[in-house]
Amino acid sequence: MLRIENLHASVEDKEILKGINLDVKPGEIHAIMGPNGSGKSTLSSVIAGNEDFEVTKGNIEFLGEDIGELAPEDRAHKGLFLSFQYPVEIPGVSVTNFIKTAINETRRAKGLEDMPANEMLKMIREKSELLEIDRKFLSRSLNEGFSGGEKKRNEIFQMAMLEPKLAILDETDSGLDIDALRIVANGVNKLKSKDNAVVVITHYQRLLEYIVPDFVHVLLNGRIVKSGGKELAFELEEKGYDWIKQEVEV
Ligand SMILES: Nc1ncnc2c1ncn2[C@@H]1O[C@H](COP(=O)(O)OP(=O)(O)OP(=O)(O)O)[C@@H](O)[C@H]1O
Repeated sequence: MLRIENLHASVEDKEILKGINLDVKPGEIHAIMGPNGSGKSTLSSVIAGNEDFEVTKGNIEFLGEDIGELAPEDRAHKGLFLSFQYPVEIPGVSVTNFIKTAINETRRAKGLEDMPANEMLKMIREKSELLEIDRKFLSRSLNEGFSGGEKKRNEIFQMAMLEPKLAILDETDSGLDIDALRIVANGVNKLKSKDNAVVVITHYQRLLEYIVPDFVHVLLNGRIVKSGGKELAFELEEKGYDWIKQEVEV
């Protein structure tokens, strides 16, 4: 589904990603962990197509297609979802109206007609019930005055409605409290299927107690230096990153 090969990326002529390889298949959950400044958020920005970063080498394939030259919205239309994609505050535009627009834009990009209003309402009802989202929340202005937990709820609701093939959740510096952790984890677990995949970028081993990854990757200085199963996350929690740094240096 997602294949990243020898990806190098720079910002302001400083190389941050130095040869990333990653292969994500349908039905899998991958976690990416690593110390501060190792390049985790840069990796998610580059996959999303953020133009602040320059890809200098390597490629990103999504659903068999090289997406390296595609604009962020075109990547989204193909079924890629990034958790920080829409963090903007839009006074006067409700959570519901925003999501309706996003869904219909994706449909138009595929040559489909807008989703009929009754179908949209049914979907909103189903997904908000599944995620235990209060209806009042859906009529609030997008992100305006949202607490951290509400922003998370909104993100997960967007993810549920857009039904992406691949969701990349960057939770590195979102200051998740225990409730927000649960919101993210429950959302992911309820929406998971054999046809979609999730990449969670996190510092929190705790999150991975709720979202059980199939693979854990350690990003260090712009490279994935170690991959393993879920037990690797426990090992990192216990021992930190120094032992991996030593292994890499040897
Ligand atoms: N827009 C930018 N301009 C300059 N340097 C940047 C920019 N974005 C990221 N960097 C640098 O790239 C390196 C990697 O940053 P990145 O945010 O990807 O790390 P991270 O692993 O997500 O860190 P954290 O765990 O602290 O969130 C850091 O040294 C950072 O200062």
